[in-house]
Formats: sequence, structure tokens, C-alpha cells
Amino acid sequence: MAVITIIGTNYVGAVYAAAFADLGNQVYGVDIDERKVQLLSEGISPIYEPGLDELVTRNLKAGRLRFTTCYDEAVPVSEFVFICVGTPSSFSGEADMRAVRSAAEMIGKTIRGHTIIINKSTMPIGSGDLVTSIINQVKSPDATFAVVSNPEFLREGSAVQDVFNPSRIVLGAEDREAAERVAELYSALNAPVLITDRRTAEMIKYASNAILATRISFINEIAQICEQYQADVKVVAQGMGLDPRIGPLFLDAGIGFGGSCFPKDVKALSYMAQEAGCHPQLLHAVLEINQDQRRRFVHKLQTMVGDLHQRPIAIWGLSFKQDTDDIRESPAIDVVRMLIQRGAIPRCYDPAAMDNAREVVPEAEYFDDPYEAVRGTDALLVLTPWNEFKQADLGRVADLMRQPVLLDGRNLYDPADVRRLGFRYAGVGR
Ligand SMILES: NC(=O)C1=CN([C@@H]2O[C@H](COP(=O)(O)OP(=O)(O)OC[C@H]3O[C@@H](n4cnc5c(N)ncnc54)[C@H](O)[C@@H]3O)[C@@H](O)[C@H]2O)C=CC1
Ligand SMILES: O=C(O)[C@H]1O[C@H](OP(=O)(O)OP(=O)(O)OC[C@H]2O[C@@H](n3ccc(=O)[nH]c3=O)[C@H](O)[C@@H]2O)[C@H](O)[C@@H](O)[C@@H]1O
Repeated sequence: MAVITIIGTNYVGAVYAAAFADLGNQVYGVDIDERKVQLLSEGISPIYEPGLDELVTRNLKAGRLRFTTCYDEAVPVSEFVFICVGTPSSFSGEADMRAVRSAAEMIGKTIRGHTIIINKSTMPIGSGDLVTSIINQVKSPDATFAVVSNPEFLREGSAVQDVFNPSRIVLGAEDREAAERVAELYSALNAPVLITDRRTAEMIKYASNAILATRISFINEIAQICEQYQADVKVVAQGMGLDPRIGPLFLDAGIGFGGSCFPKDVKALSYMAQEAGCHPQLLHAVLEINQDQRRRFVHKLQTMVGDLHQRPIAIWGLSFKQDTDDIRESPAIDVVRMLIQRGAIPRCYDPAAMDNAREVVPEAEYFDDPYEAVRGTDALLVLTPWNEFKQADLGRVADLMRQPVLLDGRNLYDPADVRRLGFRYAGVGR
């Protein structure tokens, strides 16, 4: 059993705090957001993440998990301190490291004895050195420490499942013994462990997200070509995916990738490349295609229904993907904004993300029931692949609409089935 502090308890940190406690460790979750700390201390997850409430509650009750805003209560008694704060995009595309800097400073001021500090946030290459230097400037003379990079690969919506079943544990350290001690924390998970230097570990994270984003933009470009030649991209992807060298995953064409990571990490990698004198043309293309997908989708809607001014348009799905309330860089939110710019009246429904969406797009209308959202509308846009939408009663939807037009931004439905119900239908690349 180890004593662990997790700094930053949201999509990544809250899951890790509860998971490490579940593995038998004594865990402190530290966040500067008092509301989050209060909720988590009551066993309520501040985010929608399946299974997280139960995991937190179970470990609070077992006395292995505590949440606090106070570094002093947690860091001095911890052998391991994980940094899980956000690293969003700044205006230039560079990762904004303010939260990491401030966390590193607070950690430096509060470490005692020997502490292993683990960078789990996605940080630019070289950030291990930055964290080391910040801590060195403020720590007490008798405190010693090592900094290990341990990038994270979990996905929102399946974070609990992913944390207990990781594809790999990547550890980057100049101090091999520190990396091995971190590896022990994960030993119960039986995942492959790769120990390397810090910069290589940091790069593994960016390169992994970049290739997944590239696959999505690749299939979206193929989808654009499919549309011109009446081929079906969904079947094309299926046929490609049967080749084990290609594989079937991350080949779903749609309105593009969003979320707090792919866009920001591709931008940050591209920024780093340019800073170093490289010319990251592929990464630029990945981002451009991704933006094009949203514009093309709205253009397709205009082609199908004409001028959007004062037209009620139903929106199903606002989160950037299914099973999350996260709307950061959500392509669905972009589409809603484009509709508003064109004078349309978006009537929105999402199973989890409406509160978040209301804050950023207050001009749209929101409905607690998906069928109410479609009543009297001129088109239904399906923008997030929630299961609830796959299983919806589209016959009822057609009856409620002013005209049955369905634009399937995630290729959820069989076009022939939908057309049989009387819809005019368009997917992406089919
Ligand atoms: N969200 C995801 O699915 C994944 C995220 N990552 C990376 O992990 C990091 C964290 O991601 P998220 O949890 O999504 O970020 P987030 O922005 O949702 O949460 C960060 C948390 O840190 C807290 N915080 C900020 N400054 C702090 C400080 N100085 N001291 C203590 N707490 C502080 C915030 O209040 C917030 O609760 C990012 O670098 C992200 O790129 C990596 C893999 C998956
Ligand atoms: O660094 C991160 O934060 C994480 O980013 C992604 O995870 P996440 O953003 O939670 O979700 P994904 O399932 O990867 O989906 C990202 C976006 O791509 C879209 N997508 C995904 C797959 C696909 O085939 N097509 C497609 O358009 C999704 O709808 C979503 O908008 C990675 O999958 C994780 O491994 C990584 O840890």
C-alpha cells in the first residue's frame, strides 16, 4: 500500500484517485475548485462518467480516499504525487502550462522526505525538465524528489473501464528506480510496461493522439470522395478494417473529432514541430479536414432544406462523443453555432450535456425529451452517437416533424431503413 496524492480531480484525476484507492492505496485528491472537492467528498462525481460515482463512494466509505483543497494536508505525507491538471490550448496552439506550473510550485513547497512526482497531464516535450526546475527553486533543502512522465490514454465515457484495463503503462524517467516504483503501483493491472526516458514518453502521448486523429481525418477525406462517387464509406471502412495491418478502429467517418484532447494535442504537437523548424504538413491537414467536416455538414443541410433563416432544426447530441457531458471542442456545438449564425432555431436534446451547452450557447432552445425537440422541425441533425439515438423510434420522429429530413452526422442508421420511413436522408460519405 502506498500513500498517493492526485493533483487535479476532474476527468482524469478523479478517476485515478478512486482507482488507486480501489487498488488498496491511501489516496488524497487535491483540487483548487472547492465545489468539486465538496461534491467528490459526498461521493458525487462532478462530471458524467459511467461508474465513477460508485467507485468514489465505495472508497470514501472504506476510508482510503479523501478530497481536499489543501496541498499541505496531502503532499507532505505522500510518496507519490500525480499531476493531473488541465493543459488546454492557448491562442497560438501551444499547450497552456499555467496550471502545471502552479501545481508544481505548490508541490515543491509542500514535499517532505523523498517524493516521486508523476506527470500524467499531457505536457509538451521537455516538461519533465520544467517541473523539475520549478520544484528545485522552491523546495526545502532536505526534500528530495524524482519526476516521472506517465502519459494517460483513457477515453472519456469509458474512463473507469480504461483505467483498470490499460493497453500499456508508459513511464519516462531519468531515474530508473523511480520509474520502477511507479510501475509497482500498476502491477495489479497486468498491463505491458514500457520504461523510457522522459522526453520519449512525452512524445509517445502526442504521437498516439495524432495518429488516432489522423485516421479520423483520413476516413473523413475518403468520405468526401465517396460522396462524389456514390460509394458508402461505412462499408469502405469495414472492408479496409478487415486487413489486420489496418484494423477496424477509429475509421468512423462523421462530423469530425472533438474533445479536450485530439484538437489541442494535434495543435500543440504542430506548434512544437514548427518551433523546432519542422514543417508538420500532415498535422495541419488533419486539423483542416476536421474543420471542413462541420462546414460541409451544414452546407449539406442547406442544400437539402434551403435557406435556414427562422427554420426550426432539431439537434440530437451536443457532447463531443457519447457517454460524456463534455462539450469541449465539440463538433456538435460548432454546428449549433453555425446554425444560429444562419438564423436557424436549433431545438437541442442531449442525454448528459445540456447544462454545459446552455452555458456556451444560451441562444439555442433545449428540451428534456428528444421527441419534443423534433416537434415541428424541418430537419433532424444527429451529431453525437449516443445509444439512445440508435434505438430511437424514427417512425414517431417522422410523424412529429414538419418535414422528415434526417442528417446523420455519425452514420448511425441504415439509410435504406430510414428512407423506408419516409425520410430524406443524408449521412457522411454515403
Ligand atoms: N480528459 C481526458 O480524457 C484525458 C486527459 N488527459 C490529459 O490529462 C490532463 C487532465 O485532463 P482533464 O481531467 O480532462 O482536465 P480538466 O481541465 O477537466 O481538469 C483539471 C482539474 O485540475 C484542477 N486544477 C487546475 N489547476 C490546479 C492546481 N494548481 N492545483 C490543483 N488542481 C488544479 C481543475 O480545477 C480541474 O478540476 C490534461 O493534460 C489532459 O490533456 C489525458 C488523457 C485523457
Ligand atoms: O488524450 C486524451 O484525452 C484521450 O483522447 C482520446 O479519447 P477521447 O477524446 O475521450 O475520445 P475518443 O473516443 O478518442 O474520441 C475522440 C473524438 O473522435 C471522434 N471519433 C472517434 C473515432 C472515430 O472513428 N471517429 C470519430 O469521429 C469522437 O466522436 C470524438 O469526437 C483518446 O482515444 C484517448 O486514448 C486519449 O487518452
